[in-house]
Amino acid sequence: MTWWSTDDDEDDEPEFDESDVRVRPSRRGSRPRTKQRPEHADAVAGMVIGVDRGRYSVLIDENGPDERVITAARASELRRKSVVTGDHVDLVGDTSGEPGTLSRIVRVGERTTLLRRSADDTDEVERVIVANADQMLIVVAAANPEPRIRLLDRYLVAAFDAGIRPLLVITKTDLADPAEFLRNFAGLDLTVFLSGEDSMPLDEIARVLVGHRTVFVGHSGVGKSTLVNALVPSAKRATGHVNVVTGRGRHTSSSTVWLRFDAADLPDADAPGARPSGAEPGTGWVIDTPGVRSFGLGHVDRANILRAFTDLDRLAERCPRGCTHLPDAPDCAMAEAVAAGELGETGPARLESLQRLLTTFAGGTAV
Ligand SMILES: Nc1nc2c(ncn2[C@@H]2O[C@H](COP(=O)(O)OP(=O)(O)OP(=O)(O)O)[C@@H](O)[C@H]2O)c(=O)[nH]1
Ligand SMILES: [Zn+2]
Repeated sequence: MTWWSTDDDEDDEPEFDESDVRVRPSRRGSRPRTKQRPEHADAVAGMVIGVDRGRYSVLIDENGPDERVITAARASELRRKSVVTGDHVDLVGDTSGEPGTLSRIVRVGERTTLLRRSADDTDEVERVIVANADQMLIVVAAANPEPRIRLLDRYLVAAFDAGIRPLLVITKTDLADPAEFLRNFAGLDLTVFLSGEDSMPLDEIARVLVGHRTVFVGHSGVGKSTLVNALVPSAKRATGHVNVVTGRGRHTSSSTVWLRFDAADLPDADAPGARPSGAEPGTGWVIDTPGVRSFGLGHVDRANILRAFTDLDRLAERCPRGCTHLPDAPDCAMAEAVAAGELGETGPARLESLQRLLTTFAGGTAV
C-alpha cells in the first residue's frame, strides 16, 4: 500500500480483479506478472483524467514537450475490465490528439489505490471515484458549517480503505477555534493545516502536494473551492460547469476534476523574498470532487481500517479469535497493551479512534 508500513507481504494488498496486467512497474518492484501483448509493443502510455459516456480523456507525455490530452475508447479486448480516472493506460491507434481522432485503450495498469464509495452505508455496490491517488485532503470548517466528528471519521475511513494517506485542512479558523474538535483526532497520525480568511497556509499545503495526486473532499460550504482556487489559480476560470484541465481537455460528466498543481503558480511566487517558507518547485495533481456528495461506506472492509493503525493492528494476533477490539471485547490484546502503557501517551486516544471507526463503519466479519 502507499503510505503505511509496507513490510508485510503482498497478500495484504487489496485485490483488484482488473489488475492482471500492468504497464508501469509498481513501487514494490517488478514481479513478472505482465501479460505480454507483443502486437501492442508500440503502445503509448497515458493517464485517464476524464470519463464521459464511454470516451476517455487521456493525458499523454505529462510535463513533456508533447504533452496533450487525447480522446480514447476502450478496446474490445479489454472486455469488461473497467477504466476509471487516474488509471495508467496504454494506447494504440491515432494518439495525435488532433480534433476528431480517437485512440484505443488496450491495457490498464495495476492500481496502487482505489477510492470508492457506496450510494449509502447499506449498499455494497461501489462506485469508483479515482484510481492511483495517494493522498486525500479533507476540508472541514471550524464553523459555518459546524465540524462534525462522524463526518471526518467517514472521510478517514474512506481514505484508509482506499490505502490513501489522509491530510486535514481546517478552514474558517477566523470564526472559531478548532482545538476542541481536533482533540478527537489527536490519536491519529494526521497532518493538520489551519486556514483562516487572511491566513491560508498555501506554502505549507504546496509542500505536500508536489509530487502527489491529492483528492480534495469536503462538505458543501466548507471553503474547498476557495482553497482550490488559491492553490490552482487557473482553476478560477474553470469552476462552474466547464472543467478545463490543461487548457485542452473538457470533462463534464465524471465526478472528479483533475487540476494541475504547480508551485510556481502560487501568488507572489516570483516576488523576491515573498516565499520565505519556500514551497519546493514542482507539480502535482489536485483532484477535485464536485460531484461527490456523500461517502457511503457499505463496501468498507474492517481489515483496511485496522491496517491504518499499524501499531494496534500488530497486536491483533494476540487477541482471542474473532475479537472485535471494541470496548466490551473480553481479553482484547489492544486494550491490554494500551492499559499497560505499551503504546505510549497517545495509545488510549488511538484505540478510542479505532474503536469509534470500527463501531460506526466496519462491516464484514471480525478479524
Ligand atoms: N470566514 C471565512 N470564510 C471562508 C473561508 N474560506 C471560505 N470562506 C467562505 O465560505 C463560503 C463557502 O466557500 P466555498 O469555497 O464556496 O465552499 P465550498 O466548500 O467550495 O462549497 P461548495 O461550493 O458548496 O462545494 C464562501 O462564502 C467563502 O468566502 C475562511 O477561511 N474564513
Ligand atoms: Zn482485540
